[in-house]
Amino acid sequence: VGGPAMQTSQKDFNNAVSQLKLLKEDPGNEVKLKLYALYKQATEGPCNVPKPGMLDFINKTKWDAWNALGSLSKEAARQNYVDLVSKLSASSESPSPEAPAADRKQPESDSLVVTSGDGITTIRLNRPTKKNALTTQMYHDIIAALQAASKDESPITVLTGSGDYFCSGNDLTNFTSLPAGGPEEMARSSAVLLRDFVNCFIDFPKPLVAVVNGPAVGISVTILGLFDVVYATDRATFHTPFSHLGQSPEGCSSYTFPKIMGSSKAAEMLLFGKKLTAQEACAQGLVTEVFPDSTFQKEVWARLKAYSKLPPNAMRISKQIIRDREKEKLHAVNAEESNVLRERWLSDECMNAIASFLSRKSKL
Ligand SMILES: CCCCC/C=C/CC(=O)SCCNC(=O)CCNC(=O)[C@H](O)C(C)(C)COP(=O)(O)OP(=O)(O)OC[C@H]1O[C@@H](n2cnc3c(N)ncnc32)[C@H](O)[C@@H]1OP(=O)(O)O
Repeated sequence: VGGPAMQTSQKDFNNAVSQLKLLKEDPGNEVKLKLYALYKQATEGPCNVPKPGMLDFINKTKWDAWNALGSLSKEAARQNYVDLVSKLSASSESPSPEAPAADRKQPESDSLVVTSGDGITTIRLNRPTKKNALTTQMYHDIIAALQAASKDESPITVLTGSGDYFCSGNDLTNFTSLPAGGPEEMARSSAVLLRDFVNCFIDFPKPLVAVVNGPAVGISVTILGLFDVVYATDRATFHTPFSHLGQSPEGCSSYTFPKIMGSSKAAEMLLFGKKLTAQEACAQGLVTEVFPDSTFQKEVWARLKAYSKLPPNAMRISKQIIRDREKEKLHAVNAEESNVLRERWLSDECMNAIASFLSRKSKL
């Protein structure tokens, strides 16, 4: 009888453990000690290991905190742990008064161009000489653009690219300028940015359409599973070379891809990096419709203009009904994928792959 409830609680606990690693701010030693004690109590039960010696300061403090929980049950410790992490996450999510994210309405560089007209807000990746590879600034700008678009007048929002590529994925030079905290800090802050970026797609409240104007690589492919409609030119290809790069899936693709195309087709893409043509991606359900390149822009925009005249509230509400029951799951998947990638980015496999690309020894 208690089975399912206990299972849920264990799952919440596991999610909280993952979520904790992605906190934007250090919660401070006192809270960390509390979390440590609750974690030990939740996983091992009451403290019954010998007390560390007087001079072993750190371990003695940790032991004291754990021991202070006395005979608190594992379930109660798990619950307290989950509550504390969720409180910490909520306060670290709230925008800082100096720089509220929602106020960053205009992109800070020319690499992203946002326009509105004919009932459509278009977010255009605009770094064609680098195949629209996503810089750290572009992730921030896309987050801000999606937040602004979610509240603007346009019934439909589109993501597309300038030039011959849709997007070549994460700019691999993002990982080369190390912050003062070294590789660990770089991996931590990248995981937080990745999670925030993908969350914006999960939560986007209006019809979101990808106009895939050319080849797509990496994260620009995985997020397509979070779009409502994906139109592609027949020149487009879809490539997720995560294993080649020593990395692992993101953008919720570990969940959305098997759901969209079945687990073995998803595995071929996500584990082996099989590149799909536009027709293949359409046959597998990742792409809604493929258009000849010569008429792509004309046909797609004409169709979107017509759709944008439909009643906007009906479209929003229909999207809500279709998507809302999945949201919680998607957020949990996103947190887990970001966490796993944080570790991957510090691996030799990943560092070697990036070094190899940068020294131009490899190209996908
Ligand atoms: C907050 C962090 C979140 C991180 C989320 C993680 C995401 C994972 C991914 O997205 S994995 C995918 C990463 N992308 C790649 O590995 C692609 C690398 N690029 C290539 O293999 C090729 O450039 C190509 C196949 C996309 C295009 O080849 P082509 O021969 O047509 O063109 P060039 O190679 O000459 O490219 C033109 C210039 O653009 C630069 N460039 C292209 N893609 C990237 C990239 N992803 N990162 C950095 N730079 C890129 C390329 O170096 C050329 O620059 P140059 O003219 O100065 O030499």
